[in-house]
Amino acid sequence: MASNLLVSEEKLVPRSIQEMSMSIQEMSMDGDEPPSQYLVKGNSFGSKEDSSTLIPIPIIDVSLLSSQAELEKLRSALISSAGCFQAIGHGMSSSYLDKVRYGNDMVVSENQVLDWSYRLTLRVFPKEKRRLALWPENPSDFSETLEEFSTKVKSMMDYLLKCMARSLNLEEGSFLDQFGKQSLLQARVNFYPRCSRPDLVLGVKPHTDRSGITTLLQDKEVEGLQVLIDDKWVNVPTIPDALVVNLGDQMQIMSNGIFKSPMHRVVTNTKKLRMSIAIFNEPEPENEIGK
Ligand SMILES: O=C(O)CCC(=O)C(=O)O
Ligand SMILES: [Fe+2]
Repeated sequence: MASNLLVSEEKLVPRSIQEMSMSIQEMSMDGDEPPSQYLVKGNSFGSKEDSSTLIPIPIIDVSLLSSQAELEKLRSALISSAGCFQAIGHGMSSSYLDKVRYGNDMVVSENQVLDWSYRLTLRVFPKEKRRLALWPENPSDFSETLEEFSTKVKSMMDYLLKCMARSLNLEEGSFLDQFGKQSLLQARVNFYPRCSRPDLVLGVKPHTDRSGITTLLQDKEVEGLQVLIDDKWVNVPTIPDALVVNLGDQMQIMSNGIFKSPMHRVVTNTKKLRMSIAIFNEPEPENEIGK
């Protein structure tokens, strides 16, 4: 299932934190029942009871990927039913990741009505495709921080794509070259307000990403992301310095289905708001993939 979450930038209106928190208060209604259009009806999105913490999400040390053992771990993480992993050893320090996490907390936007979340999606690369009018001016270092973080994440993802090809005994550039020099890199800031009925309301409904590869900087404290593994929703734990990496539909195609684009969702909670920043990289739109 392709993601229905990528929304056109025209519809997004950046807001200030003040406006945003008012809406959140309205939406949260001080513990009142959420409006009916947010309720997950029946079992169509999988019940909440089946969450399992017994299946661990693999952890890959990016700095060790020149070794055969770590490369094998990467391959098995991606062909196994988990289809995602937590990347450590990526060279970005905790204080740097905190700057990205909390430096940007004025950036939110409302779109999808049925998910209990606000999002702002921005094209970062190619540079000419940016719509700078939508980039928040506050905080003043927003653009700089987003550009720098996106560049670091892109370089990690490029390296991982090479390792993924090597792990299948393919030419190093087999996947990366299909993305092309002008591949599309988008950043999405997700903001999940507290919700009085986590048993009935999801932050993001189950979906797979349409990207080639996605990297997610999770909230440092608040969990919420779950991956469907063997028909069970498994929590992706918060590891402060780790970046969650998952493949999207286009890499599933490029790898002839050997690597999976995992189904995932975000649950809500009554206690704490949650933020995450996702970086999506996908091949140039004109590129034919999976040849
Ligand atoms: O917020 C998260 O943990 C995941 C968000 C997500 O899946 C997405 O933006 O595609
Ligand atoms: Fe996603």
